[in-house]
Amino acid sequence: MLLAVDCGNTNTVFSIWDGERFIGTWRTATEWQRTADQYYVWLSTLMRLQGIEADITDVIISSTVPRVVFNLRVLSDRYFNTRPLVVGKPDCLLPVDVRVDEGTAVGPDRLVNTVAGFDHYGGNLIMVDFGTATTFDVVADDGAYIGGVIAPGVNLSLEALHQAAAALPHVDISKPQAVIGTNTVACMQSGVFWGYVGLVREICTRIKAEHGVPMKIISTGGLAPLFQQSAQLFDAFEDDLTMHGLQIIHKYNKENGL
Ligand SMILES: Nc1ncnc2c1ncn2[C@@H]1O[C@H](COP(=O)(O)OP(=O)(O)OP(=O)(O)O)[C@@H](O)[C@H]1O
Ligand SMILES: CC(C)(CO)[C@@H](O)C(=O)NCCC(=O)O
Ligand SMILES: [K+]
Repeated sequence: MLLAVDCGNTNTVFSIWDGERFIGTWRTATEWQRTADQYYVWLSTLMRLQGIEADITDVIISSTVPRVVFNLRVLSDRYFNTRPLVVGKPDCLLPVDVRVDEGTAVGPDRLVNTVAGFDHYGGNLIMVDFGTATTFDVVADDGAYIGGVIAPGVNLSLEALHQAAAALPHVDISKPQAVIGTNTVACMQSGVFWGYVGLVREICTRIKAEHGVPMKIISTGGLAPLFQQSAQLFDAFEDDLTMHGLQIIHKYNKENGL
């Protein structure tokens, strides 16, 4: 069985693929100090609690945080006796092209989104991922990653207001009742929520104009549904896109790798 690990700047998700479907998914905060032993105790406890018996033979990792990869590699070597595939490393093949400026290290999460999106929907896509940052990944007709946009994440934007302004509290995102806020929290939520609706719409409109052919907009990440409720921003929402992409990349390497 395959253990797929998606490590973002905020959260790390572990998921087990049994060859046909994902049989368990667990989320933890990303902390580079966590050791292989700590990962294993955590993972094996959760698996046991859910009665999941998995013989993990393969591991694939996508990490936007370079320093966590070391301990995840140790986890893979020590406990599963296998060398992990790490997306973005030269020995991990991708089923799609990456056409960007030379020397650009594209975030592995964006490459994985591209692969998953192309597999689900074919080419000419805008993949919008609401994570720590909000990223827009442009997928060409042939499935290639050809660039995109990086914007500050929703929670990051709210947190930045709180950090920088003494009188602004910590606030969670939600859809405000009105645009005109009549208290501080409502004003902040309105700024970020409606500002974000505008950001997504404007960026997608401009990408479509620049790309010049009809495109589908696919969203992923926990906050996508919140935005979709208020404005038809996306053609579709996929909540397990990264795991799907990791599984496809793993399969591709099994079939085409050394
Ligand atoms: N209504 C909501 N308000 C605040 N947060 C939410 C809401 N709905 C979902 N979330 C959060 O959205 C996040 C979605 O996870 P996702 O994996 O897309 O990004 P992340 O883990 O925050 O970022 P990264 O992948 O960069 O680490 C989760 O942390 C989840 O708690
Ligand atoms: C933009 C983030 C932080 C989004 O997770 C990640 O994809 C990343 O660190 N990217 C590296 C730079 C790039 O993608 O061009
Ligand atoms: K993510």
